[in-house]
Amino acid sequence: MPKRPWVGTSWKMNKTLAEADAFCAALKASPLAAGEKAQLFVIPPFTALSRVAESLSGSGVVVGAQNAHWEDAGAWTGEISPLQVKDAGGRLVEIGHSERRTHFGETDATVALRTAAAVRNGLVALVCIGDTAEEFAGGHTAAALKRQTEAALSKVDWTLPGATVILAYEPVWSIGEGGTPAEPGFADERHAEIKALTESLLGRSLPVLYGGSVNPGNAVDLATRPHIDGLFIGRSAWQPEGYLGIVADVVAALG
Ligand SMILES: O=C(COP(=O)(O)O)[C@@H](O)CO
Repeated sequence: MPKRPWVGTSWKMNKTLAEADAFCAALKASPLAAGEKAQLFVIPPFTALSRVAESLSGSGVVVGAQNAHWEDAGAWTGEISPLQVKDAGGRLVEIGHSERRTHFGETDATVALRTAAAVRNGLVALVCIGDTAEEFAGGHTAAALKRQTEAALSKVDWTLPGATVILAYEPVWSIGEGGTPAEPGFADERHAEIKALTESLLGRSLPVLYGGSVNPGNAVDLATRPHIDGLFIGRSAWQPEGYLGIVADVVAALG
């Protein structure tokens, strides 16, 4: 049976409400949104979360938040809680993106707390892990990914019904302007290692998506690799045509 990949995008700090509306309108006009051959997901900025969730309600597209706190409520200025994400219509929380780790003090410890809280609230936890350029250059990629994966999963209550964690391998050196996308074979090997680690920790392997300069030129080669369970896309998917074009290519290649 052909795999049904998760293919999604985070808009990061982009899009007004009007731009969000236009993106959602284009998505809803595509048969790909129903998700028969791929699970689409969209992660808008907090300002557009409820608007996008309402617009895409019933479309088959999963809507998520770019972060969420480990408490359900409290004096945490500037944060939003997983309870509020769910209340706004979100079904997924992205956690631990390298931009959060680099610029906003996110640590393995806070990633663990946030992941557990997302699962506790019945949300899909999409946890980003990735080696820095220094770790890659020093041959420390495997150790870095092991450390991050073990930490992220360490506080999850796996007895909760439907507990769902998806990992996203995003080499820090591959993300954003100037990033070098990972060679698909290299990425697939890292995914195999990560999945084997989750199997040893949990008794089952978790899905692992690839992110980091995914584009129309590499998306199919990445998505058709045996250990790559989907794609997590930034710039190439910030316009609906680009996002839907990559989804169409991937589902066509997977059959
Ligand atoms: O950061 C990501 C990839 O961004 P690109 O612009 O595709 O390099 C990933 O988390 C999706 O936002």
